[in-house]
Amino acid sequence: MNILSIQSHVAYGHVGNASATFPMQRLGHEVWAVNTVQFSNHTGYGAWRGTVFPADAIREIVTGIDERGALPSCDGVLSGYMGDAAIGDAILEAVARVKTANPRALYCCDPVIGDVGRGVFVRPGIPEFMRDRAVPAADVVTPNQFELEQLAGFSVGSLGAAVAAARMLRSRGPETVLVTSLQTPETPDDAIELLAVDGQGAFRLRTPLLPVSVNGAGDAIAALFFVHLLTTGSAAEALSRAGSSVYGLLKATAEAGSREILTVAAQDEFVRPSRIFTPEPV
Ligand SMILES: Nc1ncnc2c1ncn2[C@@H]1O[C@H](COP(=O)(O)OP(=O)(O)O)[C@@H](O)[C@H]1O
Ligand SMILES: Cc1ncc(COP(=O)(O)O)c(C=O)c1O
Ligand SMILES: [Mg+2]
Repeated sequence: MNILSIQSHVAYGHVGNASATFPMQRLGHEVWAVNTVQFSNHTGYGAWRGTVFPADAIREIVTGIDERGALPSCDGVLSGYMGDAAIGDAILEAVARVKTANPRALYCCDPVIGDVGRGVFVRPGIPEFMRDRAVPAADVVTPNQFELEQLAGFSVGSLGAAVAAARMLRSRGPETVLVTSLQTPETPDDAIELLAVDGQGAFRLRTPLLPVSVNGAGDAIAALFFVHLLTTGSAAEALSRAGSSVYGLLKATAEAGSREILTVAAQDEFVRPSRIFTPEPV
């Protein structure tokens, strides 16, 4: 597979493309990484340095790839942290160019807006852009529970409500919805869940809750889920593989007591997860 991945880059640590690129490469895929920002580190530290690129900088890189004649061989576009709402237009233009060149290519949008702990952590305009423009253009969306609520417009206090919210997003365009970090009153205290919903049905994958609070796991799981979906065609299989890999990655991270995910040290988890979790239909 050839994946055009348009998201943030950090020099230190692993979020955005610095989380997503290597796992896809480790699975044997080519990644055309286009960076929306270059920061020293992720924003979860509260302080960072660097640059949000202008939307035209992203257009330039995509135009250059197009000029190499590569877009017909692009299998999928993955987008994540944008930095600025104007970058959204450049991302959707890139999706349109890829789909013109290869009508079979899919667009996976990780609608990075915020999370339960930090609330909204992106610039004004981005949540609205994700809801009104990116979700309708996407084939796959990968919100966490907080983002699912923002996009659907109602709170998700049960598994049933999460399935309903995912189905509402599907009705706006995307065939497949992956909900990450789902915790409802039905979730055991020592567990965390993923939920995949497509035209076939809904699947839940439950794993132990690890004593970590990290950034970048969402970016890794979106990338892994997307490439496994592209290669297997099965949301349930992609859920099992991506969820098992990220569990192994975070277990190693917890054991090391690291604040950054161990993307490099735990790389075998992307290929052969130590423990395989199986989704159940819900
Ligand atoms: N503390 C944790 N214990 C176990 N798994 C976790 C934990 N935090 C995250 N994960 C896994 O990583 C996935 C992505 O989570 P998360 O980092 O919360 O996404 P995002 O950063 O986009 O909010 C979760 O769905 C879950 O499978
Ligand atoms: C620069 C940057 N990119 C991406 C993300 C998203 O990371 P996550 O995978 O935790 O949603 C963050 C979160 O803090 C970030 O600061
Ligand atoms: Mg995320």
